[in-house]
Order: sequence, then C-alpha cells, then structure tokens
Amino acid sequence: MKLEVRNLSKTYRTAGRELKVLRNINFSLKEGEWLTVIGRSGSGKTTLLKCIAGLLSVDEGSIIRYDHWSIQDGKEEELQAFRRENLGFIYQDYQLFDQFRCELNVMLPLLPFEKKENVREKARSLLEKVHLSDRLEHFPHQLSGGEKQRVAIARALINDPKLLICDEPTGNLDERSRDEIIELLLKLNNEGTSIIFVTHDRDLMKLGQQTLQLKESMISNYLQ
Ligand SMILES: Nc1ncnc2c1ncn2[C@@H]1O[C@H](COP(=O)(O)OP(=O)(O)OP(=O)(O)O)[C@@H](O)[C@H]1O
Repeated sequence: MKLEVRNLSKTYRTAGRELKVLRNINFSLKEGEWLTVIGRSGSGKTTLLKCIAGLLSVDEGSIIRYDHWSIQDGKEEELQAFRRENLGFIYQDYQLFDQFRCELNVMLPLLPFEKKENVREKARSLLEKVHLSDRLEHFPHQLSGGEKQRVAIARALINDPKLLICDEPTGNLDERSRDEIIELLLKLNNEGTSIIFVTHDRDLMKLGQQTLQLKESMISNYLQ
C-alpha cells in the first residue's frame, strides 16, 4: 500500500485561537518503506500521525492518499474500516488495558469482528512472535516496560496491518529494551510492513529510507 501526502496542513482552532501546527508537508511512502519523523517537542509529530490515520481533520487542500483512495473523501464508517483493515498503532505509553490479561489485550481490536477462538489463536501466535508466550496470563502491571511494549506490538499486528504507525515507541524504555523493540520492528519491516516511526532518540534518527524533520513553524493567531 502506497501512501502519498501532499500539502498537508493542520490548524487547531480552540477557544478563539488558531494554531497552525503543520504546514505543507509532502512525502510519499512506498510499500514496505520506513519513514522516521523527528522534530522538537510540540513540532506536530503526533498531530501528523493522527492526520495520516484519519483521526484528525486536515486543512483544505491537504491530500492524504492510500493507493488510489484519499482519506479526506471517506465517510467515518469507511475510515474506521480502513484503519481496522490496514493500520496498526504503537504508543510511547503502551496504552494497554490494565484490567485485562496480555492475551485479551492483544485480542481486543478483532474481538467484535471475528470468531473468538480464531482471534485467540492469532493472539497466541503473535505473543510467541514477540517472545512472550509465557506471559499470556499476566496483567500489564506485572510486566516490564519492554514487555508491555511487545504486547502492544502484538496487539498492533492482530489485523495484519500494512502500515504500522509508531509514536515514540521506545521513549520510555532502557537501551536494551529499546534495542529489542527496534529489532522487532526492523524484522516486521523486512517482512513487508511499512513503518512510520516518530522518535527523539538520536541513535534512531537514521533508521529507514527517509527522515522527515518537522520544524516549529507554528503560527498562532487570535481569530477575529
Ligand atoms: N487537540 C488539540 N487542540 C489544540 N492544540 C493542540 C491539540 N493537540 C495538540 N495541540 C498543539 O499542537 C502542537 C503540536 O502537538 P503534537 O502533540 O502534535 O506535538 P509533538 O511534536 O508530537 O510533541 P511531543 O514530542 O512533545 O509529543 C502543540 O503545541 C500542542 O499544544
């Protein structure tokens, strides 16, 4: 799946203020490529990821196209189906459900849509892939940060995403856990999953075929 982003701009309008966060961002991501996104805190990295996933509206004239489908033209139900079928998300703070065991956390995204036993089987094989077969019954609070992130990766893979969107996935991890996560992501990328990867980590900025640096070009205006 190819992603094309053209003239992507995003302005937040809140409480009588206008904050232009993204200005004319352009890039293309071919199937199986890895794009690393860097930029200072507040430069709009998370905003960019949300726009790409269709979780935020974008300014007029912005184009975000997957193969031949532009997400700005999709209805909400189409967008949800698109995300469910094509995208996976990984966050810095894992975003696991503390009340559920690891296996169930991994199963959750597909549970409403497929047979429970099939989803369980898939969750187990993914937890095996991230080397956590012996943690199926653990709750998130019983895991290390690196282990939590590996559960989160397994969950992000439950729908076989074509694009994995990673928002500082190693930001909370020590060097060893970080390296394990990167190794896992590189393996997925080698197997054909496209990756968009946000990082502050200097050691990781050169990963992938492309690096996009967001500048702090924010213009903040008071609306008339
Ligand atoms: N929903 C919102 N409404 C208004 N302003 C917002 C909203 N979300 C983010 N912002 C502002 O947009 C700017 C960019 O935020 P964003 O979270 O995209 O930055 P970031 O580069 O991901 O930062 P960090 O590296 O700290 O995570 C910030 O100044 C933030 O305050």
